[in-house]
Amino acid sequence: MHSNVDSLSSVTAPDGARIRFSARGGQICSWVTPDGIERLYSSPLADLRATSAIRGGIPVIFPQFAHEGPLPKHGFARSSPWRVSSSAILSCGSGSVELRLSDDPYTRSIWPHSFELVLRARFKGSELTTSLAVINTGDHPFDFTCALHTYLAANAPQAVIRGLQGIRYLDSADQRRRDIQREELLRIDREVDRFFFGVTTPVELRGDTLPIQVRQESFPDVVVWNPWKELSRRLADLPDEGYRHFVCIESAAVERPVCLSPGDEWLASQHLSVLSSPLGALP
Ligand SMILES: O=P(O)(O)OC[C@H]1O[C@@H](O)[C@H](O)[C@@H](O)[C@@H]1O
Repeated sequence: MHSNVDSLSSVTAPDGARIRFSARGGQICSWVTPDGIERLYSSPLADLRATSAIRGGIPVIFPQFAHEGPLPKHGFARSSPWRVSSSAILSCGSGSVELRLSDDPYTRSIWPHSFELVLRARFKGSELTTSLAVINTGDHPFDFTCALHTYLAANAPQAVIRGLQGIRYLDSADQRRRDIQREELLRIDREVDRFFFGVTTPVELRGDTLPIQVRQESFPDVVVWNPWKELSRRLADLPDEGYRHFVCIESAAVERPVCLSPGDEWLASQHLSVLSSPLGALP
């Protein structure tokens, strides 16, 4: 099922954990824990040789999230050619990879700013940390929104998300309705496209396999997305039943654009951990 990512570059840690990544998009496409289980979804219809975005893994969304501004949807970073600046095994036994993207005539034709993005992924055992640094290399300030658009492998119709109760959200699948998450568990039983604002505690994806905890630093928001049946059929790079196999939990900065002064750097990260046992019973 994940054979289309097998041709990508990979790093394997001494404990057997492995990631595969693509320089296009600066994208982690596969994360396998030492037990041999793939933790990220990657669409079997994703075209790894085209110049469009790769459906699956962890696309980098920059400098605009979705249609939250005048630029093309989700910006250009996810379809741009990044360069691999390092790929190594660290002395602590973690695997690591670092990719960079800088402005060029194409990015400046869409968004007239000078910048550098640095994506770093570090993994070992049942943990993967991905960080995104944005550096303003120009001489005037700029604003951006962004996300790590993580496709977590899951049996979506059985999945629930815990940790969002009481948090304000905008429902992008329901006329941008604003509300507060009232239920303890967000169920994935229809199209879900919610932007949760001001998330400061970990979120947990649970289902019929071990839970995955998503913890973030400096990303203020979390977006939960699953296209469900109809939208899946309309997405050419996703099988009709593709929606059944993932839930996106995206660490994001959406509600308030980040403003970065010349020479400044903004750094945020997402930590994924496969938990070895459920944290308490589901109601
Ligand atoms: O099909 P795309 O461009 O990869 O976008 C996928 C989804 O990405 C999510 O982050 C957005 O909230 C959704 O609105 C969007 O549909």
